[in-house]
Amino acid sequence: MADSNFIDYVKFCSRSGAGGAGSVHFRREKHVPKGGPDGGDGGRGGHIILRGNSQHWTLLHLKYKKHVIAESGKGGEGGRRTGADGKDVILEVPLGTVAKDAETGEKRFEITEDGQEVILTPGGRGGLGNDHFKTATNQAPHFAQTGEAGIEEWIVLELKLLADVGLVGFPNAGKSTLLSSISAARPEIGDYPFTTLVPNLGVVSYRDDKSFVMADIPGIIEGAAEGKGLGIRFLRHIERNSILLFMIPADAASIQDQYRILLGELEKYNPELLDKKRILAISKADMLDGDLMKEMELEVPKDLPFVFISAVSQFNLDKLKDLIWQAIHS
Ligand SMILES: Nc1nc2c(ncn2[C@@H]2O[C@H](COP(=O)(O)OP(=O)(O)OP(=O)(O)O)[C@@H](O)[C@H]2O)c(=O)[nH]1
Ligand SMILES: [Mg+2]
Repeated sequence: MADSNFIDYVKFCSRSGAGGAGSVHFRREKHVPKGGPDGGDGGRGGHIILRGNSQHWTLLHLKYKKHVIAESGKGGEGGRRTGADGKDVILEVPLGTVAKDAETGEKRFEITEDGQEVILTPGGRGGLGNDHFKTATNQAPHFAQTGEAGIEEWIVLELKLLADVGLVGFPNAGKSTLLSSISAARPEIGDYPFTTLVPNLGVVSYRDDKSFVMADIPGIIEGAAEGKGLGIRFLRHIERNSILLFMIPADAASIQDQYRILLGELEKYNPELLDKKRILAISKADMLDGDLMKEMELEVPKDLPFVFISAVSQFNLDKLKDLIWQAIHS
């Protein structure tokens, strides 16, 4: 499968470095038989950090990383020398990556910008050296702090696609065919339901060097919200899309019914999805003649802009792009 490299979920154990121990050390100089304490502080343990990288589109590069471990800080030394910090581990992730606590499922943060860095698992603080524990009499304390322990935790990263327009339709509606005909994406196409098992993204060029990103997701059927078919877990990928392109094939038994079912499943998943702008494309229009098209037009829901298209004969694809562009930018 061309798109089997699409990884939108990874789970790993993230372990930050422990802080280095503070040093217990006493100044030794000629003629100063009993120097004061001069033990330096321990270094900070390495953080595990996520950094947004707009050149990454998947989490594939993290798929086999089961343990991510940062170095511990070095111990402090005499002469008030602070130990070196443990090296941070920086994981580059695509924009739209959500970090969650794997045990509770609780969301920590989301990476949305190129170069954005967020500490996922902070390294332990370094311990203070005995230099900090001097007494007035300069009596040497034989005491320094140990470094703070590192943290070990299980983390889930999930990727939400950042597309301008998300395709919503029953299996076999022609979603992948459309994406492949107007972008360089090459999703698998088949005359059977659920050909698409993972989302695909494509960049669609529009007039004068403009472009927008379209997401093709697996088909949705009635009962998807209850787990039928591939379920609705892929709908999380369109939560961030700015508009939704509904696709219903011209040979659907009832356009109204399919539209209603799709809306219903979206609403059950997340009612806010219904606040997004919608466009309707009646696909496979190459199967219709002019008269049939006129007849069908009466059947089309009236609460959204619609267009007949055919990815196979390239019919009305420019008109569709115009509608999409207008919806994205108004
Ligand atoms: N006649 C005609 N057939 C089309 C057109 N677009 C797609 N098809 C056919 O419809 C079938 C399904 O196409 P896909 O693009 O795989 O449909 P999909 O919506 O991505 O399906 P799932 O991935 O299963 O959800 C294939 O046999 C396509 O060749 C079209 O414009 N005209
Ligand atoms: Mg498909």
